[in-house]
Amino acid sequence: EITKEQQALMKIITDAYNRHQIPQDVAKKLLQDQYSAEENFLLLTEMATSQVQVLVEFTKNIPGFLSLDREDQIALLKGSAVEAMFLRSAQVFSRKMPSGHTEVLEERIRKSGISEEFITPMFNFYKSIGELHMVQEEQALLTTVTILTPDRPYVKDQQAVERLQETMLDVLRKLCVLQHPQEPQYFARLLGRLTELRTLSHYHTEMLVSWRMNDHKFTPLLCEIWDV
Ligand SMILES: CC(C)c1onc(-c2c(Cl)cccc2Cl)c1COc1ccc(-c2ccc3c(C(=O)O)c[nH]c3c2)cc1
Repeated sequence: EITKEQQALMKIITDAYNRHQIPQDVAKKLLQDQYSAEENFLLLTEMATSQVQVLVEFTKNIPGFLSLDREDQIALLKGSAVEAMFLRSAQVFSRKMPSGHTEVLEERIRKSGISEEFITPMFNFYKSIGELHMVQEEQALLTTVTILTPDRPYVKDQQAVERLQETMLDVLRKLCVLQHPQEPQYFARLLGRLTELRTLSHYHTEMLVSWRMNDHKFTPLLCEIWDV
């Protein structure tokens, strides 16, 4: 049974998740009409940079996050940024954005210098997330659980992160039972997506290397968070 304080926790996280979104004027840039690989890469870089800023603001609203060691906060953000952005961009594909962002985003990702070997698993992931039909509370909590992964590189106090993550996992588990009573395995399926995210994160590191080799430039914020 979800307790009162778990209800309150879920509301704080979901409100923060909905409040911190890419500004519409930035998202609208996806719809402009240049479609060269260069133009697509530049637009996606702008989206990712904006998304990282949004992610940092969202993370500050996770109860307990700001009480963690300052360096561990940075390590968690650096370690989870790509995975959080896969989850957030997955919404664009599963939410079927009204203003046609879905097709445009897909087109730009497919034509931005990412090799086919990464495109296939990436869009399989987007499809598998779409099939889950997550409610917004589940999306917000799943992103929170991803950010609070204790075994990211350079995290010193893993216990402290583990305690926070377990609190969020407990709420998410109860929410899944409530939202999907006819599917007892739903929570396990959600956690399975986190494993898929780790694999995508490894692919992403290789994507960055190949972009770098083709002399693609990133923004200072992305260089900072991705050590490129
Ligand atoms: C540096 C660039 C080239 C890069 O490197 N790896 C990835 C990358 C890729 Cl290509 C896929 C997954 C994750 C990453 Cl980091 C990227 C692009 O990252 C993105 C792209 C797109 C959004 C994105 C778009 C629209 C919306 C939206 C709306 O329309 O309302 C709401 N939220 C949105 C978010 C986020 C991040």
